[in-house]
Amino acid sequence: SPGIRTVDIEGKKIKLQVWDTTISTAYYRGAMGIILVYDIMDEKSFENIQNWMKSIKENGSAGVEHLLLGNKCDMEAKRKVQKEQADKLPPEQGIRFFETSAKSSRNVDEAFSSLAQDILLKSGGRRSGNGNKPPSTDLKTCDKKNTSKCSLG
Ligand SMILES: Nc1nc2c(ncn2[C@@H]2O[C@H](COP(=O)(O)OP(=O)(O)OP(=O)(O)O)[C@@H](O)[C@H]2O)c(=O)[nH]1
Repeated sequence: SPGIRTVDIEGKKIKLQVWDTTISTAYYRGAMGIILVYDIMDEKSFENIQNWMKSIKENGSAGVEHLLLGNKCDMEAKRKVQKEQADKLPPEQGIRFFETSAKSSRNVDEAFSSLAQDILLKSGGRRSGNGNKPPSTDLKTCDKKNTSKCSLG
């Protein structure tokens, strides 16, 4: 949901201003990060993501960080979009992917932190290290191993 979100990165508090909007160039112009969200129970929402990615690319989003989220991962029993389908999307600018649940909060902090970190890195931020993104195998997603953490409350 929209509003201010604060994440802590290496001891620094980073404030994120978050808008929740149906995507349009007017809204994301000037943004430092774009979060694309689909619903793992809704194949159509996943198909739409591919159009959004294309549209964002065409509208010149060089320098903008992207994050792809498959939301509602607490609804494993009704899953229609497999995690592998998202993994197979064209690796545009190395877009990061998480499966999240706004309901259980699964991976929500992780997703925002990762986006904030990428923005910091790209903007020549103060983060120490070699400037490389960690390998995607570090990403936590709601696979079979941890569905217990995504169960309905
Ligand atoms: N089970 C489950 N339900 C969720 C989750 N996230 C959102 N919902 C539900 O999905 C519905 C839509 O949520 P919204 O946050 O309004 O989604 P939206 O895509 O912003 O919808 P619009 O405001 O119409 O654009 C609500 O009933 C939420 O409670 C989740 O992670 N798990």
